[in-house]
Amino acid sequence: MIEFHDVHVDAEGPEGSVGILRGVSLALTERRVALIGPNGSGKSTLARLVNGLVLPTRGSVLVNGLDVATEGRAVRRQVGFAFTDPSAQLVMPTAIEDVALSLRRRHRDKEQREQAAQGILEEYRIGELARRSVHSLSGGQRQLLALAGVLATEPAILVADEPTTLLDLANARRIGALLLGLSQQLVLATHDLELAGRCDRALLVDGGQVVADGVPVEVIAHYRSLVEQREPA
Ligand SMILES: Nc1ncnc2c1ncn2[C@@H]1O[C@H](COP(=O)(O)OP(=O)(O)OP(=O)(O)O)[C@@H](O)[C@H]1O
Repeated sequence: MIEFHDVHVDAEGPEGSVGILRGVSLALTERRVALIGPNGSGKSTLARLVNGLVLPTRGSVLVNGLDVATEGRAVRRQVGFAFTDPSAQLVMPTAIEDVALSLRRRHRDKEQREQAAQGILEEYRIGELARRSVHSLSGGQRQLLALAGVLATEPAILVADEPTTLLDLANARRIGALLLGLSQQLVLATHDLELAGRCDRALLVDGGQVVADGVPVEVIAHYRSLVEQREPA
């Protein structure tokens, strides 16, 4: 379970401190939770709080009872994070080495580790890319590889920040289906309302607050009406 207790995140702006998140309280137990809302509303910040990439200025975030501020390492062992741009997390020269790196805790032996990494690449249907340089991969292939690397660590929770934004339609569908089919809990910040619509719960973030929360179809309708009010067609 992910709990937010009256979470505030402030940042220093040119005119002093500004509230990026302003009093968010949540208990997330659903398997697939979507975060939607306008640019700059606070979705990424909310997502990043779940594994301690951002810490609350006030309030607390607990992941399965662990406080992200004081037990960050233990939290990060449970929470995998997938970035919009997979280049941020691909650090090894070849695809197989990258996944093998994620397996270093589980397999001490190099050969075993590479064998397991190959198995994982096959599972994601990118086995043939094993020896390719990560720089030579397409955006979709890189995104799949980055996800394979994160999921190889078997996190209890996956947080994904706009993981389909850079992808073409076929790859966006493929990654979307993969994410929605995961057995672990998924927190997904996305502008893809079709994907959000297939989650179990959606949160609409606006101006640093959660302004709607519930069944995705209703929360998406709320988002549309909010945009309509601000920018009538
Ligand atoms: N470290 C920081 N310092 C100052 N301002 C920040 C910092 N991080 C985020 N912000 C600001 O906080 C607000 C929320 O940012 P955030 O990235 O969480 O929004 P978002 O909803 O994910 O946006 P998008 O849909 O554009 O990705 C934005 O106005 C952003 O500029």
